Amino acid sequence: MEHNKSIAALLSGGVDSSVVVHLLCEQGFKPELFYIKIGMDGAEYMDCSAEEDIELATATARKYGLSLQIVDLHREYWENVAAYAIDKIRKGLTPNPDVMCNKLIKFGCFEQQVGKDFDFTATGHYATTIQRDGKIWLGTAKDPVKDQTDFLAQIDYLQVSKLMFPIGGLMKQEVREIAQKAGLPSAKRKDSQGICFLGKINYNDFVRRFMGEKEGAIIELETGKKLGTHHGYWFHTIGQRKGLGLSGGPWFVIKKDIQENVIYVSHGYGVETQYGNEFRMNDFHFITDNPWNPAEKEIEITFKIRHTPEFTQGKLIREGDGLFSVLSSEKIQGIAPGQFGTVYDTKSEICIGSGEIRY
Ligand SMILES: Nc1ncnc2c1ncn2[C@@H]1O[C@H](COP(=O)(O)OP(=O)(O)OP(=O)(O)O)[C@@H](O)[C@H]1O
Repeated sequence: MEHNKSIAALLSGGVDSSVVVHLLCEQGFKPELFYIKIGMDGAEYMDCSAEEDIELATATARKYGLSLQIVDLHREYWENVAAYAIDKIRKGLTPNPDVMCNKLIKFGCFEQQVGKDFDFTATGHYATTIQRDGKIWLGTAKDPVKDQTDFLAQIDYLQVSKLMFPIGGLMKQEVREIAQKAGLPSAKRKDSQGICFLGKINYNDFVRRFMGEKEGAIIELETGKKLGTHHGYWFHTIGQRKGLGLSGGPWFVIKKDIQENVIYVSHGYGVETQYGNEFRMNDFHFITDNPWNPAEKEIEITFKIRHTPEFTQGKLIREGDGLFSVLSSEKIQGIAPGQFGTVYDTKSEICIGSGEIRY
């Protein structure tokens, strides 16, 4: 790539994005650095790590003689990501704020306000971009444990085609070694939870603030027996095992009745009801393109239903306009409506897109 290309690098104060800066400088680029600020209103939600993040980001910028700007996207975050999360929780769904934060903030508002003036935006996400058939596709990372393509699977073609992921081809351990050798200020830092605030604060406190508490019954699905009480369906998610306060477990949340505020659970061992092998998705989103012949109704794929290193094999089935379902080759546990089904090619090299799992 020519070195006169302008690059905006998103710097968080963590080790990954500072290695991005190091690698770009080594390759002869002179990126402009941006820290995105998403502080919360009110003391109890203040982001205490933001100050430390900004300090480390500033030290990294200074080390490479680059400029660092702080972009305040606090209001945008609340109006988009937090509002989305609360809306889903109220409906009994399990939101994925990381997915929305990438789509709407890092590659949404930031792009509209700042990124638009640059040829590329570079981040420390564990993902790659792949050129195939004259198009750019979102590719999985070398490090399967760190792969973040599931969080990126709602971005669109314009976004993916101007992204650079300089560490996507490295293992986390290699990234740490580079940081240490280069003496980066963030080298010894633990993995951060990232920009997404809802990952940093106590999630239950956040939910309580907007939804309050309301006592309801926990009922055993098979027997209809009341096993205990909970403080509101909004604190629980399908597939959840911890935090139910029941003895004689493991117990899993199988179903929620949001009208009656009832949580249905099942005992862990050998219970068929907690597994499923099919789910449907709303508005399936193709990042780059639909790579399959539209006449084909069933396509072999791999997929994820949550942020895990493993991919599961299955079939993507087209049911109608934008409506797709996934048939899994094996039973999967905890299919939570509101989370995203992320679809990959059979080799799990290209992330094709994703759709919100529906009831
Ligand atoms: N507050 C922020 N301001 C600017 N960019 C950010 C911010 N938070 C995250 N990013 C960008 O998004 C990338 C992925 O963020 P993520 O939340 O996954 O953190 P991470 O993998 O721990 O990375 P890092 O070690 O750089 O913090 C970061 O590497 C960085 O490029």
